Amino acid sequence: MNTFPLFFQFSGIVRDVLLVSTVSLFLLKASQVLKQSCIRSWPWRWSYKSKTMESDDPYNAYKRLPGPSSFPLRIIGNGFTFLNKKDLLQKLVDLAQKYGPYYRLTFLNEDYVCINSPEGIQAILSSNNYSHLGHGPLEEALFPQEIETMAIYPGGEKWKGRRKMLSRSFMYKALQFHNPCFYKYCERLTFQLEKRFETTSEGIVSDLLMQCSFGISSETMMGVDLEETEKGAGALFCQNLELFMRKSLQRWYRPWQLLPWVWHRSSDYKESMEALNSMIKVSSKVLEKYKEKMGTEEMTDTMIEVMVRNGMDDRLIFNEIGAMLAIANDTTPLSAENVLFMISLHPEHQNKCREEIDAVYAEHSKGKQGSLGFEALKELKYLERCIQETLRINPLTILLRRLEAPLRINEELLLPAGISIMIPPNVVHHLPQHYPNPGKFEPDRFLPEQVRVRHPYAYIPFSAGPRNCIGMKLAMIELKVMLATILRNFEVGTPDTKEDVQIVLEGTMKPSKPIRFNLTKRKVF
Ligand code: HEM
Repeated sequence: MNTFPLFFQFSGIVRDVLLVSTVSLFLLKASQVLKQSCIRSWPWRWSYKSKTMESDDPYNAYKRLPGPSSFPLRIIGNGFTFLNKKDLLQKLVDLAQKYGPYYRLTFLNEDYVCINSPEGIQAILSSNNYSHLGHGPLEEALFPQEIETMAIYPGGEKWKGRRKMLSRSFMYKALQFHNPCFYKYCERLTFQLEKRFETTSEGIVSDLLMQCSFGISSETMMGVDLEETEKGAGALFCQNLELFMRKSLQRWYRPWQLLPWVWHRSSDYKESMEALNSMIKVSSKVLEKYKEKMGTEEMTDTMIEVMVRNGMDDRLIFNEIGAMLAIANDTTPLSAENVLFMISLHPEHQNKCREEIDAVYAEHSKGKQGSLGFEALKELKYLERCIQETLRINPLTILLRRLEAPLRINEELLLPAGISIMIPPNVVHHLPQHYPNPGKFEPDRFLPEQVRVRHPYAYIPFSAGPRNCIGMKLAMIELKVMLATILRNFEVGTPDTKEDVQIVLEGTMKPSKPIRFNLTKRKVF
């Protein structure tokens, strides 16, 4: 049979995708061959000063920065280094070992400087200059274009105004108002975990952590329990959000989907739009209810309330809430799972946490199941150190910035406008000069006397400076309440080893498959 005419029956999009894939595969192979022949093993090189400067060009030091050789086409550049999501983190560590605190990369037509020293990180993250606050083309392209939100504004007055407005909702006082809701969702979590581990001793918990965290975040932001608006609405919203984000972020590994005309014709786009519309429907109902209630109830600085009060229109309100929920959903439950894994691998730390939790409950809730106030939560110091140490070993994001104005890193190094900056926190979090024996889980690294002598920018799980994580307080409170509830009710173990759990970068750095746990119910004192 002659298959040639059949080829022309393919729709345009299938043909385009085939073409792009074939060319990509060919370029991938060619770059691997080139890379193998070009990159030699370099020793640690933490100084570029030794090279003599040839002219008084202010960007001389920048131009002399080392870096891996790249594919001649700038659109590809070093892109293939990052295409395999499975060993990406290790690659970043290896590159830092070879090229030192500052090195250069190119991909998607953009020049990057990767910064791995706390001093360099401080120079960029602490800058108040609006021209240093944007995230750059990669992050902007990956974030769904349908959603306009503060999190992707490139800095400037618009970002500052929105950030100032929304910060109110994340202050201690505003969060405190929602204290009962934290425990309501944690009670549901305990019940679900009891049910799941009633007949089996081994299972996953990531889905239940996500539901719990989603409940807390959505109620603290929208002021309503979605489950009470319509049965199943909360779980459906959470599912749709997860699908929408997964489809958007997968484009990192399918760069052709970053081309709008390819993306808008794909079935992934269609599915993500269906999920988005379903979420908009639910949040419109919530907004309607909220507007009815306004003026009749006490002001609580809930996010939705702050935005309505400031006259934002419904579309923008949905965008901000959707983006916040997406970020919260992709970070807090993941961190809770990571902490559980760490203290399962290190039962001595789990026991210390549990002793502390039992003591704090005994003092503040008279030994009953009840809830702890925010002040009592502050006494969970050992648990807090375990969370901090977990976030050191497993930070969740890579930080990106684009320079719209030059940035001075130190006396020698001036970075020009028009380049991007990449900061992989996992590298700085493992520098032995700041964290001796960096692979070891040692919560006492976060004792106040140890923190005091460390460079403040050697620990950046929530980023730092004017554009740090707005939800940091909420996340830490949520993590403490969720973990205290679990450890109070269950002994936690895991059949997985550190080697079994492969971390991949998919928006955030997450295990390639959910971690397995063994939960045994314990008698609550
Ligand atoms: C353990 C949990 C969390 C971690 C590790 C985390 C980490 C981060 C990091 C590293 C950034 C900075 C990104 C950058 O500079 O490019 C960030 C920004 C942000 N985070 Fe979080 N986050 C967490 C939880 C949350 C929660 C619960 C919320 C909201 C409820 C939230 C909302 C945001 C927003 C809106 C931004 C952007 C801020 C801006 O552009 O001004 N995060 N987060």
